[in-house]
Amino acid sequence: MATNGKATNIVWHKSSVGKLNRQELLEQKGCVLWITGLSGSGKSALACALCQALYSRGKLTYILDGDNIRHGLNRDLSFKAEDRAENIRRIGEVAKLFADAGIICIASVISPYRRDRDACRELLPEGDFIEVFMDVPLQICEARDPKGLYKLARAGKIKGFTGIDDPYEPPLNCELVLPQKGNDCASPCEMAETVISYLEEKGYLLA
Ligand SMILES: Nc1ncnc2c1ncn2[C@@H]1O[C@H](COP(=O)(O)OS(=O)(=O)O)[C@@H](OP(=O)(O)O)[C@H]1O
Ligand SMILES: Nc1ncnc2c1ncn2[C@@H]1O[C@H](COP(=O)(O)OP(=O)(O)O)[C@@H](O)[C@H]1O
Repeated sequence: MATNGKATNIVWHKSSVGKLNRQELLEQKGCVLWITGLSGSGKSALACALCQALYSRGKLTYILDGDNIRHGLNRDLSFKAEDRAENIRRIGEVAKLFADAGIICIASVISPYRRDRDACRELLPEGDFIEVFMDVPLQICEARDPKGLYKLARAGKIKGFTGIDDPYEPPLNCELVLPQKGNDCASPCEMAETVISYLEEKGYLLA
């Protein structure tokens, strides 16, 4: 297998147990649910509701939450553009591994740049990267402000805050936009059911 990295003389090792075997065992298909949107748009709430609802149906998920990953794997990264890109690249690669394990991997990250999200999509087989856009206006996110970060950003105490003085590029062609039209007040649990219907329709929940 080719590599774009710096290491040379490396050879891909295959195991006798493959993705199909793992999927059969788990009665589900591995995939990545990529939840993108502004801070405060409800990414984490949806991720948790999804995890809970799928767990109740006997389905295995794992959440990669931007805030949490920045406490460990990505603790060396800031919020400047190239570090956000590296943050998303690493999370995309980890998500790919989880999907290969047969797990429904839920990434909830701002992922503000279209190019970085598209690069993550390219890592996965067709259909297995399911982009979910939390289409919540900045005014609503700012009014929620559960961590008080918008207030700090407006006061100039946080520089380069997404939506205030750093860009967010909404998806152009994503699989799901939430909340759905005409259902602006949908709860995270209701939105989770919309996502689960999509997974069922596309054959990701095998039994
Ligand atoms: N400058 C700046 N811009 C945006 N967000 C900031 C910033 N500084 C700290 N935070 C907090 O970090 C959380 C976002 O981390 P992510 O890894 O998802 O961001 S990114 O995808 O790399 O843009 C984000 O969490 P969520 O509110 O859950 O989205 C914020 O709490
Ligand atoms: N569908 C929703 N309707 C109303 N409030 C919500 C909804 N989803 C999340 N919230 C609230 O909005 C705030 C931000 O949600 P959170 O999931 O932390 O967003 P994010 O992960 O995108 O920053 C929280 O206080 C949460 O309780």
